[in-house]
Amino acid sequence: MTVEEKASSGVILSLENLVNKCAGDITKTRDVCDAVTPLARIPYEEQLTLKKNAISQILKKLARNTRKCCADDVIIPYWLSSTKDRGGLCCDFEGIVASPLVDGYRNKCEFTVGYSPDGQPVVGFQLGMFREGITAVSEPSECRNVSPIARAYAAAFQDFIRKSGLPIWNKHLNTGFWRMLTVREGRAATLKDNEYLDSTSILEVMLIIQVCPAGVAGERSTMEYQEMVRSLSLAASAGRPQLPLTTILVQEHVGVSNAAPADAQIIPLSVPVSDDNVPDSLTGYIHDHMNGLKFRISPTAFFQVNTLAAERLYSLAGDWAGLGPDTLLFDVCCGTGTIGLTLARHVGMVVGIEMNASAVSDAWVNAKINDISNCRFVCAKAEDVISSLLNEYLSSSTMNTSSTTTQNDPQMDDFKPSCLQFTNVVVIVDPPRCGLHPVVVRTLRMQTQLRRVVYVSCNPESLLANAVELCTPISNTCKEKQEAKGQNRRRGTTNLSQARQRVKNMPLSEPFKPVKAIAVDLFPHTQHCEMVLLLER
Ligand SMILES: C[S@@+](CC[C@H](N)C(=O)[O-])C[C@H]1O[C@@H](n2cnc3c(N)ncnc32)[C@H](O)[C@@H]1O
Repeated sequence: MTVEEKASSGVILSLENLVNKCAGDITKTRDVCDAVTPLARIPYEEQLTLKKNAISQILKKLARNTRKCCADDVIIPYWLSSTKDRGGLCCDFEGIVASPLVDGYRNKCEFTVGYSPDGQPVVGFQLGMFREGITAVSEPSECRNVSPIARAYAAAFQDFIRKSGLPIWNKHLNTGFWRMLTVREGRAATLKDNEYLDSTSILEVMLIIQVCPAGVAGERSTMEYQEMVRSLSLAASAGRPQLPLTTILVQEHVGVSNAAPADAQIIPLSVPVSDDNVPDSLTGYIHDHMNGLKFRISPTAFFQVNTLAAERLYSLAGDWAGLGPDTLLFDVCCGTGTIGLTLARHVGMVVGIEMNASAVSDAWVNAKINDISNCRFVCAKAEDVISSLLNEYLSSSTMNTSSTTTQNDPQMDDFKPSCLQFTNVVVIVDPPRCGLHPVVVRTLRMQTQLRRVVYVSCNPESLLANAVELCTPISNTCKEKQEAKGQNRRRGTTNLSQARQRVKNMPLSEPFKPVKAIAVDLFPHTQHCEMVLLLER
């Protein structure tokens, strides 16, 4: 049986499994290409087929698991009793959208500073997981998802750290100074489609250098930073064509893991401004363009790494959301406001919810620089505010600009929506890999005025778990038994077995039904892909 046959027959159920299997079949050796882009040796069309088959498996699993969660006396909804007509799928599956750029598509690369297998200081990617005992790092030269600009900066930074008097980070001893380099790229606004395919369309580059300042005197590190800026600027101007360089930031982080906390100190360094550079070096932002809008992005704010494929993803989500002037659109986990802002002109109002404070500030700025005035962004965990926000807007059929939350939000001063009646409320969710918090799932399900949810996911497994909770019909008698036993609501991470447990305690409520799904490949050569699922009731 080929890997494709196994995937479509259901032997391999997850993307991760699928890829591990593929990588194992293709090569027994593990180099940087296998570690970072494990599908790169497979032709792109075949990669798409593999991902498409894996997403089909998710849609079958959604039908099977929802069916298993149904109590004996529940009326099985038509979408669930008719899965045989769709080959076991829970809904129509529209296949996979290819990435417009297949190579060098990443606008953000995070390089680790470490030692190569032969002990040389190197800037690149770790060859495996630390928990597997692998700490060796290899240059990114063979990784097809890395852009030429990111590759050039990784090489320039490697040259610099090899000459620096300060040591590189040692993952075993947890000592050293230089830890990571992140390269973020921002595109110019495009006039023609084919301009995208040229790396000269990158106008801005932000470099974030993570260091561990423990035990290094401030004057010493300042001197090193000056030398580093000089070195990186020289590399930028020596590039053919010259490499853009707009912002250099240092992130100070003393923790063991490379993931710095949100409040880790970020120091902007002064970058020599050339004629081509946007003079934004000391403010520490970068700008990208998507669907005709300009986005300011803070160093720690999320932004989809494949800008061109993300444009397709957001357009699809918008098309499926059934938007109109009477729509109130909730953009849950909105980041810098990308989804809501790109759809704002099609709806009456957008409410974005996001927990990263820098991303929320970006979202407000992004509304302003794009002349969009019908958006509001709330900085909070979605699970803490979703219920009150939905109630705020759904309890009054007419928009009321003097509501409590609005008054408490200083950013709302400039925002004066007219008193529109929103007859159509739509939620688009785009959560992180762990999926939606159970409280968010339950709130969406219980808010019966909400008829449509568009679920955008970078992790089909967590989408599956959330969708089982949203779609399982609840039985009356079963409910009575559980209420007698008392509530047993679990919180925490989203996985399928926990989701199936939670379904048992879901209060009586109309379930959603899966209507259609599509995959969008934002991550060629890797095992990952985005998917969109439309849920209605
Ligand atoms: C996959 S990103 C999507 C961002 C945005 N929709 C976009 O496409 O650029 C997920 C976002 O959810 C945010 N996030 C994570 N957990 C959250 C939570 N519990 N409540 C609200 N936002 C959260 C992250 O900070 C991140 O910006």
